[in-house]
Amino acid sequence: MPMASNGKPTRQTGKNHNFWQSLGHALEGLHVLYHLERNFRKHLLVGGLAVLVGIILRLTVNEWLWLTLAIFLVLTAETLNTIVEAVVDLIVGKTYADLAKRAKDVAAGGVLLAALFALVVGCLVMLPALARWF
Ligand SMILES: Nc1ncnc2c1ncn2[C@@H]1O[C@H](COP(=O)(O)OP(=O)(O)OP(=O)(O)O)[C@@H](O)[C@H]1O
Repeated sequence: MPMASNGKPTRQTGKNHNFWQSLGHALEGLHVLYHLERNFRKHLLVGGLAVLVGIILRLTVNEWLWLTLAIFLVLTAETLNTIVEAVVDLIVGKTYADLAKRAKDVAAGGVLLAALFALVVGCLVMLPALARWF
């Protein structure tokens, strides 16, 4: 359960009062994403590996821009997918619903599109960078 700064549990449903409270809830969201979403962790790992390879291959600023765009696009798509899953589950629970299936499948399709974009960017950036080594 989320805790207030005084250590007591909070069940806030109203607006945040200041920037730090908003930031705290945003970080809580990232914490949830990391700990509950296996796919988010996988994409974070692949993104981290791509950054490591990018450092080794000494990518140019332009190449870094494309690579970081691709990485953040996948992580953002995964975030939206998680939101859709949570909202759908909140509405229908374990009940089967065609619209619930459509919403979840479309959200997953969005992640797939972002991952394909990342794959294309990865190839277009890494292959020439690798070729520069030889
Ligand atoms: N309430 C429901 N009604 C109909 N179909 C559903 C429902 N819940 C899930 N599904 C189907 O099961 C699939 C998996 O749903 P689930 O919520 O378990 O996602 P997930 O396994 O967490 O997905 P991801 O791999 O993106 O993390 C959905 O893509 C959808 O096709």
